[in-house]
Amino acid sequence: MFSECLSDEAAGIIYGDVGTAVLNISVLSKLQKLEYVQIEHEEAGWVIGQVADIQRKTDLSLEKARMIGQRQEVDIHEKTTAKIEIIGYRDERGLLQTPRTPFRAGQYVYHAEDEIIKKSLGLREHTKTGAYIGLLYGHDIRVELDINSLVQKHVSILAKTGGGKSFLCGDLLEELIKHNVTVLVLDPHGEYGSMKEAGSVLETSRDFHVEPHGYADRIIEFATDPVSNPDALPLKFTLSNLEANDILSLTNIKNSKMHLSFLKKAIDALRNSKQDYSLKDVISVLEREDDMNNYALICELQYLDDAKIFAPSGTKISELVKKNMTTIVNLKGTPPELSELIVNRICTALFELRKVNAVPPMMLVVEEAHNFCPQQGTVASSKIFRTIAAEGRKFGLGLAIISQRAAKIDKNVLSQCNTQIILKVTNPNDLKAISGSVEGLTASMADEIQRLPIGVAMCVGGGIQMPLIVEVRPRESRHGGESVTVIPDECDY
Ligand SMILES: Nc1ncnc2c1ncn2[C@@H]1O[C@H](COP(=O)(O)OP(=O)(O)OP(=O)(O)O)[C@@H](O)[C@H]1O
Repeated sequence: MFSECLSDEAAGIIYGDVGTAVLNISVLSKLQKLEYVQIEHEEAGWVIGQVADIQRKTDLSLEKARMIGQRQEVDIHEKTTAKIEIIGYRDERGLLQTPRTPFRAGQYVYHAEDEIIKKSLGLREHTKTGAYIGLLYGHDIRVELDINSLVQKHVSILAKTGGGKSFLCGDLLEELIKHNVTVLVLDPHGEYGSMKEAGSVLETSRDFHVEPHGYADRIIEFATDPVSNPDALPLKFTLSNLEANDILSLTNIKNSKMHLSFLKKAIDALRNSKQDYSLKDVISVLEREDDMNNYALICELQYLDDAKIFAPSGTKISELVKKNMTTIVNLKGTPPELSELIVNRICTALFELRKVNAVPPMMLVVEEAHNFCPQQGTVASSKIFRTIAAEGRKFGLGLAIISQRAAKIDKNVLSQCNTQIILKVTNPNDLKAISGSVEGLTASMADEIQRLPIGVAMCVGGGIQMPLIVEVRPRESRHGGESVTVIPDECDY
C-alpha cells in the first residue's frame, strides 16, 4: 500500500485520468508553479514531478460576478487543481527513468524533499569542479555547473537586454577565477573591469552565502583606448602582420580595386625597405606618389591612425594570456569594423596556439556575440567562431557566448553550446531559436522563459540533465553593467 503517514503535509491528491507522464491533482496545501513534488509509485518508489500549471476553478458565473459589482453578497466555491509533469526517479544504476505504469487516482502527492530532488535531478553540491551560479528555485539547493563540461562543450547565456546576462556572466567568471581557469573575455562595453573591485551583496530573503570580494589580483585588463581606461594596459597590433585588404576593410572604402592596388604597392615598397613600419610610413609613401586619387585613402588611413591601435610591435599573446588568470579585452569606444578585426586576430591566434599547446586550456568569453558571429552576413570573425565552436573542445578551448539576440547568432555556433543559461526572453524569434536549441525543454518551461523575473535563469547542460529554474546568486565583485537611472531621485540632486 502507499504511504499514508505524510497525508497531513500532502500537496494534493491525484484525480481524474492518470498517465505516466502527466497527471492532475486537487491541491490541499500551498503549492507554486514549477515547484517539485514527490509521489510514491508501486514499483519505482519515490518519483519526482514538477508543477506545470495551477488553476483555481470557481463556480462564479458572469451573472454572479455582476451581482458582486452591485455590492450583493455572493458565495463563491472554488477548487484549486494543478497539472504535474513527471520527471522520474533514479534506478539502481543511477539512470533517470520514468515509471512505465500510471500512478493511481486518490494517491497523495507531497512537496518534494531536498534529498529526493537532488538525487533525482542529479544535483551535487560543493563539488571540486562545480561553478556555483545560484539556488534551485524555491529550494535551498545549490546549482553548480561542471566547469570541465563548460570548457569542453561551450556555453551560451541568452536574455533580452537588461535581462541580467552580464550579471550572471560575472558570477560564472568569479567561479572560473576561483577554480584557476585561464579565461579571456572579449568585452565590447567595458563592463567587466569592475570585477577587480568588491561588490556590495544586497540583503535578500534568501541566504545565498555570498560575501563581497574583488578579484584585482586575478584580472589583467587590456584596452584599445587606454586614455579612457587608465587602469588598463594598451592593446596594440603589429601593422606589418596585416595585408592591404585587411587594412582597407577597416576603412569606408572597402571594395575599391584602385585603392587596394595603391595600398598594396605602398606596403610592398615598405616591406622591401624595412621590417617594421607604421601607418604614418604608409601615408608618407602614398603622399609621395602625389596622385589625387590617393586623397580619400590617405584621409581614411589618417582616421585609422588616430585610433592608435597599430604599433610597429604589437601585444604578444603571451602577454595577453596568462595561466590561471582572467584577461579582459576592453573594446569600449572601438569602431565595429576594428572590433571585428581585433576579435578575429585574437581568436585565430588563441585557436592556433591552443592546437600546439602554446597557451593553456582556457575559456573564451564573448559578449555581444551576435556581432562577432552573426547568422546573417559575414564579418571578419565569422569563420573563426564556427571553427572554435566545432573544434575548440578537441583542443581545450571553450567558448561562452553571450547575447540579447539568440536568433541573430550563427546557428552553427549556437547549436554547439551544450550548456544553456537562459534568462528572460520575450522576442518571438529569439524564443523560437532557443526552444529549437534546448534539449528536454517542455512546453510549460519554454512558456516560462517569457515570464522569468530578473535574477532567475533557466539552465541546462554543464552536468545538469534537464532544464532547471535557478535563482541567480548575488555577485561577489562589483557589477559594471548597472542600468543607468535617467531621472535620479530628489535626494540624488
Ligand atoms: N541576479 C541578479 N540580482 C540582482 N540584480 C540583478 C541580477 N541580475 C541582473 N540584475 C540587475 O539588472 C540590471 C540588468 O542586468 P545586466 O546588466 O546583467 O543585464 P544585461 O542582460 O547584461 O543587459 P544588456 O543587454 O543591456 O547588457 C542591472 O542593474 C543588474 O544589477
